[in-house]
Parts: sequence; structure tokens; C-alpha cells
Amino acid sequence: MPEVMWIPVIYVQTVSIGKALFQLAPSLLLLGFLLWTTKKALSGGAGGIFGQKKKTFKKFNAEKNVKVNFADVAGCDEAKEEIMEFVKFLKNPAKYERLGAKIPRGAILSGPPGTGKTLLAKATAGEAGVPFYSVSGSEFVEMFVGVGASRVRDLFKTARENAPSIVFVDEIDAIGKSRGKGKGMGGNDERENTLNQLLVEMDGFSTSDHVVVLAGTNRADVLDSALLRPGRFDRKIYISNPELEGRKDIFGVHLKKIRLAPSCDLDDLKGRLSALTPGMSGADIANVCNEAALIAARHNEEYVRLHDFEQSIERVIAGLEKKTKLLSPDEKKVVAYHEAGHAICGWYLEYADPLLKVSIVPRGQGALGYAQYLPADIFLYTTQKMLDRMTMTLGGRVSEELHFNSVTSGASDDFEKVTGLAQRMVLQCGMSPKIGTISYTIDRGQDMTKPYSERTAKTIDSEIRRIVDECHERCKNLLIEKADQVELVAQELLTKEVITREDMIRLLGKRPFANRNDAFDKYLAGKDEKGED
Ligand SMILES: Nc1ncnc2c1ncn2[C@@H]1O[C@H](COP(=O)(O)OP(=O)(O)OP(=O)(O)O)[C@@H](O)[C@H]1O
Ligand SMILES: [Zn+2]
Repeated sequence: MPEVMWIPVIYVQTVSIGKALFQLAPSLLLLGFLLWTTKKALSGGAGGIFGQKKKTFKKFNAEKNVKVNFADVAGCDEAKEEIMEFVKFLKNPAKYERLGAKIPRGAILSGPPGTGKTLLAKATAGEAGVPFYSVSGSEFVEMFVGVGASRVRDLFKTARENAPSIVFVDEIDAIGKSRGKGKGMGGNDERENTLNQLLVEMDGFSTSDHVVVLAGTNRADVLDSALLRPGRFDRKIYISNPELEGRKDIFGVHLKKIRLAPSCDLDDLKGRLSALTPGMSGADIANVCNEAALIAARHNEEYVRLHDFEQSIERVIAGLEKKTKLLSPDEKKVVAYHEAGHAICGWYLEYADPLLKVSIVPRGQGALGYAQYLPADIFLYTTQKMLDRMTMTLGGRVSEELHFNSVTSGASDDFEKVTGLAQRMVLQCGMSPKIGTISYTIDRGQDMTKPYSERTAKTIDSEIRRIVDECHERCKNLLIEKADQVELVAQELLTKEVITREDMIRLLGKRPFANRNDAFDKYLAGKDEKGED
């Protein structure tokens, strides 16, 4: 509500101008109030018989002068880099238009709760120096018929009038769930109307409307595919929970507001605190800092000290353990050896995809750790390539077998992938000598009978099993041979939580297959080009 901002704006200015004006503040405040009420009455007057209240009551948040910028958002550099494109566009749309470039209309910011999605969206407005209009999807759900859609219309109208600007829809899953899902029981027509209006607004933009639409969600998986079409939210930016270094930087942001003893070594403190807070989100870290200050205040202390932080961390962890599962030290060890197994296999198998990053920070929705590979733009898989990939995928479980007495349920996803690949090799790709070049995966419509005899079924079964078992054996031999290397990587993961390709080179030396690294070098070169301006 822009009108409401009259008062604070006048007040702040007087403070900065000086003492003399400061004394005038009360009368200026009064003046501001008078102007505000007159303006309200005037715009209301044009609104029809119901007068002022009806027209000026807008239910979305407007911030014209956003104070937050990228420096306030830490530990998510990749997301910042991706969103930078919008900042550049909003700052200088003419430059893009002159060249005929079409700028993406919007982006979905997804990730676990409290990772700074809202903060990043707001900081984007702050960096670009444009107004920020926001609503929360969950507010629409309870609304009366027609209210949601008209509110969306108002929101976009205001954003257009004040362009360049940013619209942010938080919790977009509340209105943007796949249509049809949730109908019937608890089905919500108003939700659907609201979603439709949002789509209409986004489609109604012309390229000269300099409005960027951002949305936040921690359920990107349930979104209606209509939202993700080109010209709508055509970018997806993922923000994960921060790793060790990220947490250090986020503590850096929030410790600025805390009164620390002058003798306190800030770097040392950040290091300790980030080590004590694995699995915490940015919001949790903000919470830790605030709690620590409260504890210190309760004890009438002059400064906030390490032991206050330690107490507040315990408190926040206790609260979190109820809500989400944090890894125990034992579990963390299992995840570290599991991921190290994948990474070592990838490093020493010629046709495995180049590794970008391994992490043992839980990612939400079940994944306890992950290894990220360069997406291979290969369309033809040789037998060798498929076998290498399967061997690498088994690396997690095999490493668990080799280092612990019992195995965990953490590898079920891996098995699914491996079994799927083996099935394809046998049934579809003609890669099993016993089955030959026959495809058993042709779509036969309604015919549900098996296209092969019982005897062939047995052969298929044993062939799939043989292929998987051979990969398992090969993986085991490799990981036994490279036991020292697995140890190095696992230990590094346990201390740093994340390992990049550079770390792997430092620990293991260059990856042996020179020509196989080409794809990676090309990828990195491309990335640098993109990062420049
Ligand atoms: N990366 C970060 N850097 C600094 N502070 C952060 C970061 N992430 C979160 N915070 C702190 O946590 C607060 C809440 O974060 P924010 O609301 O942006 O999270 P969110 O991802 O939108 O959460 P939700 O999914 O619950 O809506 C922020 O205002 C900020 O104080
Ligand atoms: Zn795995």
C-alpha cells in the first residue's frame, strides 16, 4: 500500500537532514497524515457508492524502497548468479530490447523451508532498485468466490503501473497445484480461479511490460505444468540447505546484528558455529543468533558469548528434531562412505559422467546426500558406458558393505536405477547375447499377455541378474583396490560436508582418462562465458 508509506518516509528523511528538522518531525508527521487521509478519501471517492474503503483496501504487500540486497543473502551463490540475469534486465531493459532478446518472464525458487527464497526474491528487487509486490498463495485458499482472482488482477495492475518491478508469489503450490488434483474432497474452485487469473496475467504481458514474476515453493514437484510453460515461470532455481562454508557466511550476515565482545575473534566464532549446525537452514541460523542474544540478555550480560550460542544451538536443534530429521553422527558417517563410494567409482571408471559435486547435507524429501554429475549430452550409449554407469550407481551400497557390518535402506533409489538400466539392456537394446537383438518393450496396446515364453522369461531374468551381479562384483573389486582413496574422500566429506571436482583433484590427482575430461572442460568454459557480462 504505497499511501501508507508516506509517514515513515517523511520521518526518516528528517532524521537524516539534521537536528533542526528533527524537531519539526511531529508537525511534518501531522502534515503527512493529513495528506495521506485526503489522498485516501479522494481515491476512494472515485470508487463508487461504497466510498473509500472499498477501493483502497489492497491486500498485498508493497515495498517501494527495498533495503535488502545480495549481501544479506549468503550461502547460495549459484542461485544468486542465476537470478542476476533478472537484475541486469530490470536495471537496463533497453539494452536487451535493442538486441531483440526475450527475457524470461519469471522464475520458481524452490527448496526446503527457510533457505532464503523470499529473502533472495526481495534482494533481487533491492539490487535492481525496483519495487517489490508480494502475496502468499496460502492466503487465497480461504477466500470467497472472485476475491482471489480480483486480488491477483490488482496486484499485477499495480506492478505494471510501477514497472520495472518484481511480483513475488510465496507458497505458490497453494494455488498452483496440478489442476484436477485435490478436486472433490477439499477441492477448491477459488484456488483454480486464482491460478487461472495468474496465468492470464502472465500471458497478458507484452515484452515492453518490465515486470518479473518470482514464486517460492518447497513443493516444486506438485506444480501444475501449465505454470512452467515458456513465457511463464520458465526458470527453476533451486536453493538447498547450506553447506559448511555457506553456513559460515550466513552466520557472518546475522552476527553483524549481535553485540559480541570486542576480544571475540569473529572468524573463529563463525567456524565453530557453522561446525555445530549441520542441516540447519538460513532461517534456523538467524534463529540461533537471536536466541543467543536473548539468553545473554536474560543473564544480564554485556555481550553475547560462545556459551550463549552453544545453548541456543542446543535449543534450536531440539526444536528441529521434532519437526525434521537431522542426521546423527553415525548416520552421517554412513552417508559419507556411501557418497564417497559413488565418487570414487565415477573417478576411476572411464565412461562414468564427470563429477561436479558430492555432498552429505540432507536435501529434503528423503535424499540424505547426493553426488551431482555433469549431465551427459550423449544420445548413444555403448554397452561399456551403460555398465560403467551401473557400476558407479552401485558404488554407494558397495562402499557401505565394505565399511559397516550392516547395510542401510539408503540405496533403494540406486537399485531402482541399476535394475532399470539392466532391463533396458536386455529387453530393449539387444545387449544380452543370450536374448539377442529382439525388443520386448514394443507397445502392444490392450494386449497384456507376455510377448515371450516361460523359458525366455527365465533367461531374461537370469540375464538381468547376471549383468547386475557382474557390476556389483566389479564395483567391489574397484573399491577394495581404491580403499585408501575412499577413506580420503569420506574423511574430507565428514569435515567439509561437500566436495567439488577441484577437491577431488587435490586429493586423488588428475582423473586418469584425459579425453573423457574434454566434456567437462567444455562445460566449464561455457559456464564462464555465461557468467560474464
Ligand atoms: N541464505 C540466507 N542468508 C541469510 N539469511 C537467511 C538465508 N536464508 C534464510 N535466512 C534468514 O531466514 C529468514 C527467513 O528466510 P525466508 O523467509 O527467505 O525463507 P524461505 O525459503 O522463503 O522460507 P519458506 O519456504 O518457509 O517460506 C530470512 O529473513 C533471513 O533472516
Ligand atoms: Zn547412492
